[in-house]
Amino acid sequence: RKTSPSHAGGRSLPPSPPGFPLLGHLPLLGSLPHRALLSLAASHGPVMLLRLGRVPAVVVSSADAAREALKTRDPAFASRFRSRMTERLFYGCDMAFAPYGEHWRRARRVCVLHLLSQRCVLSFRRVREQEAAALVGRVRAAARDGAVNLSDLLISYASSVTIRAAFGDCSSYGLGGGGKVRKVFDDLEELLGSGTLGELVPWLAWVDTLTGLDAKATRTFEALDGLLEQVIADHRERRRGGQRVGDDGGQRDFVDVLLDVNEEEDEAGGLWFDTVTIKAIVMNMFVGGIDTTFASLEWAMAELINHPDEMRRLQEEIRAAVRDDDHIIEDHLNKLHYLKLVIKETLRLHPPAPLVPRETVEDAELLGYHVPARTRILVNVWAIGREPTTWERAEKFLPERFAEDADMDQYMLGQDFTLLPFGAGRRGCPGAGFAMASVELVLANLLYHFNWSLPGGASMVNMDEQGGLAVRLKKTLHLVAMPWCSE
Ligand code: HEM
Repeated sequence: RKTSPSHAGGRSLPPSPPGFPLLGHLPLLGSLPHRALLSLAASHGPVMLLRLGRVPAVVVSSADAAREALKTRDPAFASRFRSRMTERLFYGCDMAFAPYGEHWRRARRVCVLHLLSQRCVLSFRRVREQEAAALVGRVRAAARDGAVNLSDLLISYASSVTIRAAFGDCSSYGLGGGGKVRKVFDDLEELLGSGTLGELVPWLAWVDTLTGLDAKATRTFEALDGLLEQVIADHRERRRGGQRVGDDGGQRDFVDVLLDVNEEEDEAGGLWFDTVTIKAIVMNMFVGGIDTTFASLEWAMAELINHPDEMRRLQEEIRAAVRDDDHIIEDHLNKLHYLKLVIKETLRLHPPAPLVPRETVEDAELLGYHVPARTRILVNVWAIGREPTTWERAEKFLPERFAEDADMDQYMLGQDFTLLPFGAGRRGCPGAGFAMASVELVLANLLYHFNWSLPGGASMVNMDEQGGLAVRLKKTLHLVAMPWCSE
């Protein structure tokens, strides 16, 4: 099928595949849009224009186009579209889905400086070490009864680290055991991953009511809002009593830091960082941090099972570095170079957020095409990580390919446009350091303490994907864990 030429005021819009009446290109996307969009890009080029119902969207599918959008013309591509769902779930005043402007700038500054800076990430080191040790204990216990449901244990680890970083001691909120709260988080991820059809195709809005999406959104919002209100009220109560978390050398959590910032800003005049904004930002941390971290861990373990030589090499590296210690702590991680290669290769092949969402702030140009203001942008980082012109044997899991990289962490900072799991530019992920600290520590622990295999003599994990806010393995990862001891 041929690309249709299109023009806007004499300037060329990007090429566009033929679509359907009213629905536009929506029916072409399927349940894994990053894959469908790669196929479309193969015929229509690295910058193409789609219509999602009534909404125009430009898809960016090459490193060159991504560099131009996220670096050269970053300010013009730095907004996001707030869907009705994000508006509803995040009080219309969060940071991650905020349009480019003053509110986003202030909230981002607080996140980058006070919540997710290198120093802050380091301050949560004990939380990560305790949760990693607890995970090892849970695997050991579960392994006595046969194959371990590793997916469940990993999601529980990722949630616990993020919730403890956000709330501090959360034993009184019943968050430890998963159960009800886990269900609320699952619903939240599902709601954000699904999007509302009515927004793209207004005459189909009734479908959202019929499928129960609207009711689920209300239920989920009320449950999370109630929890956040309670946590903030308890923090305020403690502060009124003259007791601040951290006064005794203990951990200062996100809510405390945000309340501090709130008070500081107040004294300088002008209340802009109110309770609702605090709730919205904490929600962003949960949504941005939990499933992405979990998905990275799950993909890494699945790839290692499918690549036993790489698994063995990594275990040898870890066991040689740790030697006589019982537990791996963060000091050990600096010695684990191959671990970093494995994680980087995992994120190249399986970026948890395969389509980075942006919106143009103003009229812009991209590879010579005109992109009008307020056009949705989807950067297909999954496709960019597999570009055959950049990556030799692009489909293969080869951690070695990064062995000679001079600056291993460039991709975490969004400075390598061939590898963009964390996006790039002014909207790039501020949580990359937080996430990688959690991922490295847990992988090192799991591979140090256990030898892993598939149950029933199977040799390969099925790598089918499950779409959603973060793309994860479709099938739950059940593995046999054989405890390893150094003697
Ligand atoms: C492996 C784990 C993670 C991956 C792959 C990931 C990926 C991403 C990506 C692709 C973006 C969009 C970047 C862009 O527009 O250029 C993003 C934004 C964001 N991420 Fe992450 N992320 C991860 C972990 C985290 C963690 C742990 C947190 C916080 C605790 C976090 C918080 C955020 C926030 C707040 C934004 C919005 C930034 C803005 O709009 O200014 N992320 N992330």
